[in-house]
Formats: sequence, structure tokens, C-alpha cells
Amino acid sequence: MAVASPVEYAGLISSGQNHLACFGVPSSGRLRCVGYEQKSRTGKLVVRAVSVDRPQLDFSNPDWKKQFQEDFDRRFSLPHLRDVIDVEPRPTTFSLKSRTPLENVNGALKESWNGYVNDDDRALLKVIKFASPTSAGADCIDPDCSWVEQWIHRAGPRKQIYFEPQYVKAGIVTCGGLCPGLNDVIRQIVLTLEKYGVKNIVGIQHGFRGFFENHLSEVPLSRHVVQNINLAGGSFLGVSRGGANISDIARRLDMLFVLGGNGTHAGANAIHEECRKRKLQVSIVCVPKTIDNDILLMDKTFGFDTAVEAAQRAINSAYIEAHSAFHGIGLVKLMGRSSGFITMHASLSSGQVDICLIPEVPFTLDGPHGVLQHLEHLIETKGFALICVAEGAGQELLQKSNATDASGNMVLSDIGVHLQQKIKSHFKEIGVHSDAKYIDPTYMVRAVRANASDAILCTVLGQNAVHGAFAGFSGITTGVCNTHNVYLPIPEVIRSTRFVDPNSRMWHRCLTSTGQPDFH
Ligand SMILES: Nc1ncnc2c1ncn2[C@@H]1O[C@H](COP(=O)(O)OP(=O)(O)O)[C@@H](O)[C@H]1O
Ligand SMILES: O=P(O)(O)OC[C@H]1O[C@](O)(COP(=O)(O)O)[C@@H](O)[C@@H]1O
Ligand SMILES: [Mg+2]
Repeated sequence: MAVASPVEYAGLISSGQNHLACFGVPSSGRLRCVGYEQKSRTGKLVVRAVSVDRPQLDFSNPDWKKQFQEDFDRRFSLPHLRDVIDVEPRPTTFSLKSRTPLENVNGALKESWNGYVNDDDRALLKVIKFASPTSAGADCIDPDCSWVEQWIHRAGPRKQIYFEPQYVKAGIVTCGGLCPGLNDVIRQIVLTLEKYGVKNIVGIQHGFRGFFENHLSEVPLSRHVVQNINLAGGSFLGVSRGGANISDIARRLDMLFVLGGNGTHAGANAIHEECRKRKLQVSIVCVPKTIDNDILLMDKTFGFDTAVEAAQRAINSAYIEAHSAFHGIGLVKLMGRSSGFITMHASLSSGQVDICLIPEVPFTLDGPHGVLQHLEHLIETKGFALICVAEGAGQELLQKSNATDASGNMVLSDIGVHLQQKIKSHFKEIGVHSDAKYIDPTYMVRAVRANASDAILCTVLGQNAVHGAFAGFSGITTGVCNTHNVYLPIPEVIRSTRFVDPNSRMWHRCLTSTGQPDFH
């Protein structure tokens, strides 16, 4: 078998009229799709994501699995303070029970249970064995889809810690945009730090800016201060974009908890690298915050569930409006800069959506297979229609502004306004009455407080972030993977944005539910 080339073609995935070419990252021998090309009927290729170049694997070598696993273990090993400085562990101050249960083993009293996580505990990153690369959502390493165990590190409190709590100064910073649950995470970090015995806890105001702008002073935090902050949405500390200048952040704190998305993780990793370079005993731990749910490897990020739930009100209102109007067309735009998770899940959840449009799946508006033609059909047969569109969808149909926000993120053109205009002019042109109503609930969706399941997720993540720092790890992030709580090295989760896989069962379920055709 041939050695994988830098970007290996993994196969053509056809669904109806869609032709999705899936490319892999052969480096790690991975044939998992990180990039898609989609071919429209007109033959136009739209590249949805980029591939990443990594070292190659020779699948004809009988040892390739071993090589893969060694490479995997190296990539997913957690950076530790011990790697660069001499630091001795000490018994933890985090007690799970006031008395440790003891049992009599051959006359000697031994701990029967301690409740701590062992550094060698692992969770499986992948839990499905795909029989073939053409299986739905297949995520294969080699062309035969061989089963290879990929173990990642379990999160939680360790028996040994690498900081003396009474001398620790810990900081918390929230960056990027808002997301439901930020306050729950801040609160849990503070409560857990106090449980270890940390007295000096501060909040950094308005993201990374708080480190540099003199008027943004540190906010002292304690159980008393954070007790009720989870009852409101937003961030108690404030958020911001831009303003990252990491070089001097390092020496001010012993532990820094960074809540943010891909951009923030990149910033946090840069701070961690700087600390390593200067051999500082500083632990940088992230908690992924992205309402778009676009961080790799995690089941879902906090706030996502709440956002999907909050979007239901907008979708339901659009449905009522559309259903009540004569030839009503409801149009709801939801967040999702480049990933359509909220739109897909909100559409699935509501069950009322006829057309779901996401950035990962290109569509045409005009022509016999376009969205407008399908709308005509829906008006004719149902009398009304409901569209749910992600903000990043169909950007190729719009005039680009080339503007960026303070963090360098592209400012998107409004697909909702464009769709509404196109719908209005189309129905006018064909002489059919229509009544298109556009709802943009963006900030109403993300400013709400976390729902019950997100509140629990935030609690777990906040606590595990603190356990990770005390365990001496730095440059890590924490998340839920196949329902297990894990620590991951930051670079592995920001290798690329996480996209909806158009070959996944979830997207296919969405198509089944809406009944929409391919818009090509
Ligand atoms: N590549 C990067 N390296 C360092 N810092 C970054 C990088 N990208 C973004 N940041 C900083 O991270 C913070 C949040 O980034 P942003 O993209 O706005 O939100 P998010 O973290 O949610 O993706 C900003 O202060 C920004 O300056
Ligand atoms: O108007 P703002 O504050 O820049 O936020 C808008 C953006 O925030 C998001 O909700 C999520 O972005 P982050 O992951 O950076 O928090 C995007 O969907 C949206 O494009
Ligand atoms: Mg971002």
C-alpha cells in the first residue's frame, strides 16, 4: 500500500445530488475529514475547510499502529510544570471526605477508597469501530478503518498537588463573546480554589484587555462575591475581543483560568509557552467557551444546550407568524460563524423547520434546485414555510465587506436580510403573494443564563479546571469526551474549527426531519 501523500483523498461521499470530497490528515494516518469540497451542479467547487499537513504514515509497515499510537500519546500528553522546572509534589489539600475510609488488609489498615483520579487513568477518544470508510460519519485512520485505541487523559482531582494553596494567587479571565454559563464556571472555579485553601483569587475584567488597561483593575473574588452570579447571564467579569499582548501576563499570577473560544485558547497557549520559556511555576488552564460549539474533540461545550433551547422561542414565533399569515414565510437567523451546530440542533429540536441552511453545506437560491423553488413548492402545498439559517451560511452569495472585528474575525454579511429580500422579490416576480418575516435573535440567545444541564456541565468544567492546575498541568483545556471528563493539550483542540460533518448521521437526521432537498 502506498505511503499517504500530504493531503490524501479519502473518497467521494455522495448524498443525492451533493458530491462531497473528503480529505484527510495523513500525518497521523488520519483519513478523518477535516475539509470538504462540494461540487455544485454547475461544477463549481466550494472548499469548506482546509486540511492540515502532518508527518506521514506508511500503512504497509506492520508497525504503523504502534507508530500511530506513539505519535498520538505524544500529541495528547499533558504539559506539566515538572517538564521545565524542579517542583516537588505534596499531598493534596482537597479533601473529598472528612475521614478517609480504611480497611483491614492482612492486619494492616489501608485506604479502601480515596476518590482521586490517577494520572494514568484514561478515557477513549473514539468509541465506534467503523466497518468501512463509507459508513456514516466514518472517522478512519487507515483505508481499512482498523480499530486503534486512542486514549486521552482523565480529568479530576489528584492525590498530589504542585502548589501550596496559601501562597497561590489565581486569576480568572473571560474572553471573546458571551455564552450562557460563564458565571457558573467562574463561580465553580472560585469555590473549588477556596476548597483547596486558596485565599488570593482575582477576576481580570473584560478579557485580555484587563491585563493592560490601567482603569480595569483586578476584582477580588471569594465564595461570598460569586455566590449568586450564576443567577444571571453574561459574564460577571465582562468580556472583550482584541487586546491580546501576552508577553507580560505570565509573571503576575500562579494560576490563570482562561474561559474562551479558539482565539482565546491560542492566546492562553501563547501565555503558557512564555511561562515555559521563562521557567515560571505558572499554570494556565482553559475552559472552552463557544456558543457555536466549534471546538474539536468535545461532545459539546457549555452554553450550547441553552442556546439551542433559547432559539426555540424565536423559531416558534417565526412559525406562528408564518402559519398565521397568508403565504407566510418565517426566517430565523442563528449564530454560527463557520459551524452550523446551533442551527442544525435548533431545527431538529423544533421540528417546525422546513429549510435548514448551514455554512458547511453550500446552497443555491435561484434555479430549478434552489431554495426559492422549494419555497414556492412549500407555499403551494403547505401554505407557509419556515427557514432556519446560520449566520455564516451562504456567505459566498453575498458581497464581502472584508472588515474584521478587534480579534481579527471576519465581519459577516447578513444572510438573513439577503434571504428576505430575495424571497420578497422572487414571489413578486412570479406574481404570488408572500409575507416574509425575518427574526434575528442572536443576542437574546446568548445573553440568557445557563439551563439546568449546562449549569451542571459548567460545574464539572470549572471544578476540573482547578484540579488540573493543582495537579501541575499547564497549557491544557478541559472538556467532555464520550461523556467522560478529560484534559487535552490546547493545540489539539484548536488544530482547526469543528464543523458539522455533512456525512454525519446528525445532518442526515436533520435533512430527514425538514424534508428539504439538496439545493444545487
Ligand atoms: N491567534 C491568537 N493568538 C493569541 N491571541 C488571540 C488569537 N486569536 C484571538 N486571540 C485573542 O483571544 C481573545 C478572544 O478571541 P476571539 O476570537 O474574539 O474569541 P474566541 O476566543 O471566542 O474565539 C481576544 O482577546 C483576541 O485578541
Ligand atoms: O457581536 P459579537 O460580540 O462580535 O459576537 C458575534 C459572534 O459571537 C458568536 O456568537 C460566537 O463567537 P465566539 O466563539 O468568539 O464567542 C458568533 O456566532 C458570532 O459571530
Ligand atoms: Mg473565535
